[in-house]
Amino acid sequence: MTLPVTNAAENGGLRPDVLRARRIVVKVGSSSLTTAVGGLDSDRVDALVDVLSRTRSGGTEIVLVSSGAIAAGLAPLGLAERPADLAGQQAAACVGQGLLVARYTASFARYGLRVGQVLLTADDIGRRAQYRNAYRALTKVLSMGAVPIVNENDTVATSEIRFGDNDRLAALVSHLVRADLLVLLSDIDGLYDGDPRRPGAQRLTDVYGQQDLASVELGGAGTSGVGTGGMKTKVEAARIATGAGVPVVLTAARHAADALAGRETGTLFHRTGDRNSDHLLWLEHASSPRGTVQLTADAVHALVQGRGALPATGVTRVAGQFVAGDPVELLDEEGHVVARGLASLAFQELSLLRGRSGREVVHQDDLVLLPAAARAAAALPAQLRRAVNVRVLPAREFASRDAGGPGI
Ligand SMILES: Nc1ncnc2c1ncn2[C@@H]1O[C@H](COP(=O)(O)OP(=O)(O)O)[C@@H](O)[C@H]1O
Ligand SMILES: N[C@@H](CCC(=O)OP(=O)(O)O)C(=O)O
Repeated sequence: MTLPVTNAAENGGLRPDVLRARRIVVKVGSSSLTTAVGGLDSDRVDALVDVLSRTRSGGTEIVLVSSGAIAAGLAPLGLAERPADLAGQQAAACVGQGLLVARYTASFARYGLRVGQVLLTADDIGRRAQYRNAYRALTKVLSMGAVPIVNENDTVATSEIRFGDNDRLAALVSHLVRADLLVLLSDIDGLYDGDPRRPGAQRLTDVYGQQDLASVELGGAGTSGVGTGGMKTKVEAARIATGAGVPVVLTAARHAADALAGRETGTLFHRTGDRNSDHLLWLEHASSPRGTVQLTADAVHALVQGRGALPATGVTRVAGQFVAGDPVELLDEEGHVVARGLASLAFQELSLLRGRSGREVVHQDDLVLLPAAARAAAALPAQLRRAVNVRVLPAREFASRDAGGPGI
């Protein structure tokens, strides 16, 4: 698929993707909200809110995804640094989140704007009903003129149900609210071809796809001590968003005004795909399977070819504990994961019906194919692949999605 590429150089230095945007998700990292000695920096919060409020007053809707709960909770709890353990991080987030939103509430009030707190876990947008609810609530808040402030629900986000980082959360929220643009604000003014502290490191102004990233070195978080994912999670977030049709600007928080005005600051990741089906993006990028369902060779074949629903007759083994609607992994006869899907039946029911009932196990609309199946799918003629809407994921992607540390 060839997508029209928009280039700022042909538009008087302004980025058309940004100028066109009527709904923007802005994500700000902890390192851009805290002082050098830790704790929330009111001046930096106010400076960001100045820019966002002006954009909102100009008629563009803003959803703010803000990190900073853990950082804001450190000083009040007498902690000198970010706790290493999950419980410690959750305690800090629990204290800090209230302070963070209180600070935003006061800051936006200077412009007569209201804010609304939205705390999400991956589970909240993984199920179709919750996904729709989250969409409805967020768009309602926007239509009433308020600014939703989103963060991960850190105190309940165990490793099973967490997004993992707010960069990825912001990419999924962009898709959820059907944003026209995602702006990632950090302490660094864009993506560099290597460690930005290295003399001679060059900033990339435009990224058109994975090929532009082949020789880029992606490092971890900066020296602030409060950032988490570093450039890896931002580039991953950009890949998720652009693949779903949302362009991404990555720049420093101090350049937020330029970025939102469409001026050429930071790095623009051009969109590489079109908006795809709502909950499938979550299945691809954030779901944690609750069980496994092993299939016969025939069932795998039918799956890859997109031949309708998957019946229980094609199931040989079931493991785990899941209820209808939970994400499960579908395995081939050798135990390779061939797909992820949302189970139509609960574990107990499927265990009884496997091998002998035509009842649907996973609906075709609730399914994404993973590398093993993708290899088989890739062998299908392109025309057939399009006809059955087979979604092929690169192997690298599945591996990176499953790599997660213990912290928030
Ligand atoms: N190739 C790169 N280009 C830009 N920054 C990089 C790169 N590799 C690593 N980094 C580091 O990533 C940091 C930003 O990530 P992080 O500290 O997690 O910020 P945030 O709190 O905004 O999420 C930068 O300060 C920079 O030191
Ligand atoms: N949810 C956590 C932030 C997690 C995170 O991704 O932080 P950051 O790398 O600063 O964007 C918090 O509010 O502290």
